[in-house]
Amino acid sequence: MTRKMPIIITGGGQRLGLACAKALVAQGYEVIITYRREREDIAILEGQGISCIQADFSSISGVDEFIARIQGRYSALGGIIHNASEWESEEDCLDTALLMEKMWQVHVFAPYRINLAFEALLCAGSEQDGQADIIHMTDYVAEKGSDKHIAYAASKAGLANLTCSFAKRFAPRIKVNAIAPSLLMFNSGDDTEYRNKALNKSLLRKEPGEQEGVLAIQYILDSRYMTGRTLSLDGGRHLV
Ligand SMILES: NC(=O)C1=CN([C@@H]2O[C@H](COP(=O)(O)OP(=O)(O)OC[C@H]3O[C@@H](n4cnc5c(N)ncnc54)[C@H](OP(=O)(O)O)[C@@H]3O)[C@@H](O)[C@H]2O)C=CC1
Ligand SMILES: Nc1nc2c(c(=O)[nH]1)N=C([C@H](O)[C@@H](O)CO)CN2
Repeated sequence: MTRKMPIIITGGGQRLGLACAKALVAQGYEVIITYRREREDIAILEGQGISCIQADFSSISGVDEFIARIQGRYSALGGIIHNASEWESEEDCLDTALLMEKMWQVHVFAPYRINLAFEALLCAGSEQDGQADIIHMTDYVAEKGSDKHIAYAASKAGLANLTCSFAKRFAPRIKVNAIAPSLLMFNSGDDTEYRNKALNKSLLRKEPGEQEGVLAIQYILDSRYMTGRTLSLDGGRHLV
């Protein structure tokens, strides 16, 4: 059953968020994306029927401005996918206090503040569609830690914990789940040595690409009975 209520994807200007937006629009969903940096593709996406909202979640006011814009424009939502993220390490960091604050702000405070603010909109959407969804994009390292992305991993662990709390708070009208990839797609700056090292961390030794994440999101949206859970997309890394 195609859901009629709009789905928000944060950080939808590129990579997984953009692939997910295009896949859902192709299936007839109404899709809203947030983007932070201006880009030429935004006009093209608007022409494809994707509503694009500029939002920077790096400050409390930025999050609250986004919330007010959605609340002023929509009376119901079918879901929100918290995909916006910065992957920064301690290696090239001059101020670890700022790094931890930045990671916590985008991966924990923004989803927390937005979920609380959108409860009524999501419940209204659930009335129309029979259910509503919150999906948190976490990370394999939320459970295992990371020696090079300590603040990032800790913040993703915070986001993973929000999955449990909001699943309990919003049931039964809103499902709340997470997706924890280990590797979906490399970045253009990743050299061969880094890529080979990363590929060898999993049993399947492949870079699955963003469609692996799109599949997981589709499963959760179609599920009628999953909440408070995490889909792990890690190629068997946990067994290496
Ligand atoms: N790629 C991978 O292999 C893996 C990804 N993940 C997780 O999956 C999700 C998707 O990954 P990927 O597609 O690589 O993500 P990206 O690194 O491409 O980031 C997605 C978007 O987040 C936006 N963003 C970053 N900071 C902010 C902010 N302060 N306010 C608003 N928007 C912000 C960026 O917007 P803009 O470009 O407009 O500035 C960017 O387009 C992420 O949550 C990631 O942590 C987890 C494990 C592996
Ligand atoms: N916001 C992002 N988070 C993560 C990214 C990314 O590109 N953006 N990439 C990874 C890596 O794939 C890592 O898992 C292995 O190289 C992790 N998180």
